[in-house]
Order: sequence, then structure tokens, then C-alpha cells
Amino acid sequence: MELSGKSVMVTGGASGLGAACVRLFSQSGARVLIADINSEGGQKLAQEIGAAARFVQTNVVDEASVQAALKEAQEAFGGLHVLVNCAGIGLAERTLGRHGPHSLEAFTRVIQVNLIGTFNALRLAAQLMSNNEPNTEGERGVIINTASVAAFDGQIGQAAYSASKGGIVGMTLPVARDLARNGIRVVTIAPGIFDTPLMAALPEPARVSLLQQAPFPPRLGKPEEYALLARHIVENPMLNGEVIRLDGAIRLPYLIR
Ligand SMILES: CCCCCCCCCCCCC[C@H](O)CC(=O)SCCNC(=O)CCNC(=O)[C@H](O)C(C)(C)COP(=O)(O)OP(=O)(O)OC[C@H]1O[C@@H](n2cnc3c(N)ncnc32)[C@H](O)[C@@H]1OP(=O)(O)O
Ligand SMILES: NC(=O)c1ccc[n+]([C@@H]2O[C@H](COP(=O)([O-])OP(=O)(O)OC[C@H]3O[C@@H](n4cnc5c(N)ncnc54)[C@H](O)[C@@H]3O)[C@@H](O)[C@H]2O)c1
Repeated sequence: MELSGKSVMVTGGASGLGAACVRLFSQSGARVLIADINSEGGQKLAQEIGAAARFVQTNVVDEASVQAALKEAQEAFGGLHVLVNCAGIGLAERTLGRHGPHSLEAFTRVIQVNLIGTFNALRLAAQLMSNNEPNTEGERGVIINTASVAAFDGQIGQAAYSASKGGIVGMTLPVARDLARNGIRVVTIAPGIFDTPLMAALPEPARVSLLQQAPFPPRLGKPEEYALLARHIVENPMLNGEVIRLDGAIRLPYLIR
């Protein structure tokens, strides 16, 4: 679908990859709702963008919170055409470390935010999108999820994170099949290593090690490069039910040092 004039919600839109989507999509003529748990960052970005953006503090794990954000999209923008799921958290913990077994609470939290939060947002957004008038393709909406190369090449310490991202990969096709009759497409991007605050949480030696594994381009991805793919997914009606690696041909190595 054409982005101009459409309404978009970006979860995790206050930072990193999501913020790049907020910027690019608003520059492309869309009105964007920033749905993020980080109020300070979200409000700051909304002020930077101006009239084309609004911020609603949102916790993707919480049904009422996501519904409130969607209500804002309905009231402020008249509905919703695109959802970009970028909200997510990281974790680095061995299954069996020096201090004993992996924390179950930490594992659960990562699954809740990254996997369940993604599904919570898309299922509720799909309901709002289903009210849209279909375009000439019969299309009513587009949902973009964010997995990771860690869904396929998970490293030491990534059991929880990779499981959460593998779940997003696994549900992409069945959700696309579910929503086909509603004219809603579903595509997942699996980024490699991108220059964001989340990646900055990885110890420097690990980041250096990863960069040495990046075939081409031998650098961290730019968040705007993620946003460019997200925009193309919206604009290309033949993209559906697929997971697209955006990674410069990196394959995560076994060891990070
Ligand atoms: C709660 C907030 C968490 C914030 C951290 C978030 C980090 C993740 C951010 C990534 C964001 C981008 C993700 C994106 O999708 C793209 C990618 O996935 S890129 C790939 C990212 N890679 C990772 O995230 C890897 C994460 N793993 C690690 O960082 C490490 O493997 C680890 C889990 C920290 C464990 O590393 P260790 O070196 O083992 O560190 P330890 O503290 O466990 O150990 C130190 C020392 O002891 C030795 N040791 C460990 N366990 C044992 C053992 N069972 N027996 C004997 N010795 C052990 C270990 O070898 C170390 O020895 P040293 O070499 O230091 O002498
Ligand atoms: N940076 C990378 O290299 C990389 C690679 C692969 C996948 N990813 C994924 O991309 C997505 C965006 O990551 P990023 O690198 O931009 O990180 P980031 O930390 O810059 O942005 C993540 C955003 O999600 C928000 N968030 C966290 N928990 C939330 C919740 N419960 N509800 C609502 N918002 C919440 C944070 O406040 C933050 O603004 C994540 O899902 C991450 O797993 C990142």
C-alpha cells in the first residue's frame, strides 16, 4: 500500500530501529503513533517529528495498554493501516552459568516482551485494521514484526532471546494465513547487528568480535536501513508470510571473544 496519508503504529518506536521507522514513515507522509514504554524518549521524538507523530506510553505485554494506544490511533488518525513491532529487550545468560541455572524469571520476561508482546500488539491491531475499506488489491493493513538473526544462529547466552525471536519467525506464516481473508499482510524482518542502544548493551569485545564476522558491509547496520526495508514491505503487496534477514551476510559465531 501507499504510505502517504496512512496511519502507522510503531511499538518500541522511541528508540533504535523503531525510531528510524517513525522518522522515515512520517517523512513519507504517514501519521505515526509512537507506542513505547519509555515516556521520555517517546515524547521527545514526537516533539521532534511534530504534527505527524503522537506518543502514547504503551506496554506491549499489557492488553489494556495496547488497546489504549489503538484507541488513540482511531481517535487521532481515524484508524490504523500499518503496525511495526519493534518493542523488545535483550538478555545474555548461559543455560548453566557459574552461579547455577538460567533464571526462569529472566527467561519468562524476555518471552513475554519479545514474543507475547509482539503477538498481543498484532492481534489487537489486526482487529482495528479489519475495519478499513480495502484498497484495489483488497488490502486493509500490513503488520511488520522484528525477529533477529539470533532466531537462527543463537550464541552462547541467547537461549531466552533466540527462543523469543524464533517464536516470532515461527508464527509469521500462520498469522499471515489467518489474516489473509482480512486483507492484512504479515512480514517479519530478522536484523543482524545494528547500531542501536540495545546493541550497545553488548560488551565492547563481543561487538568487536561480531563486527569481524560481518562479510559485507563490514559494519553495524544503520537503523534507517531497517526502516527502508520496512517501508518497502508496506509498499510491495507481494511480500507476505515471509521472514527477511537483513544482516550483511553475517552468521553469528559460536564464541563471542
Ligand atoms: C538484563 C540486561 C541484559 C543486557 C545484556 C543484553 C546483551 C544482548 C544485546 C544484544 C542485542 C542485539 C541482539 C540482536 O538480535 C542481534 C544479535 O543477536 S547479535 C549477537 C549478540 N550476542 C549475544 O547476545 C551473546 C550473549 N552472550 C554473552 O554475552 C556471554 O556468552 C555470556 C552469557 C555473558 C556468558 O559469557 P562468559 O564469558 O561465559 O561470561 P561469564 O560471566 O558467564 O563467565 C566469565 C568467565 O567464566 C567462564 N565461565 C563461564 N561459565 C563457566 C562454566 N560453566 N565453567 C567454567 N568456566 C565458565 C567464562 O568462560 C569466562 O571465562 P574468561 O574467558 O573470562 O576467563
Ligand atoms: N539492534 C540490533 O542489532 C537488533 C538486531 C536484531 C533484532 N533487534 C530487535 O529489534 C527491535 C528493536 O531493537 P533496538 O535495537 O532498536 O533496541 P532499542 O532498545 O533501541 O529499542 C527497543 C525499544 O523497545 C521499547 N520497549 C521495551 N520493552 C517494551 C515494552 N514492554 N513495551 C513497549 N516498548 C518496550 C524500549 O523502551 C525501546 O524504546 C527489538 O525487538 C530487538 O530485539 C535488534
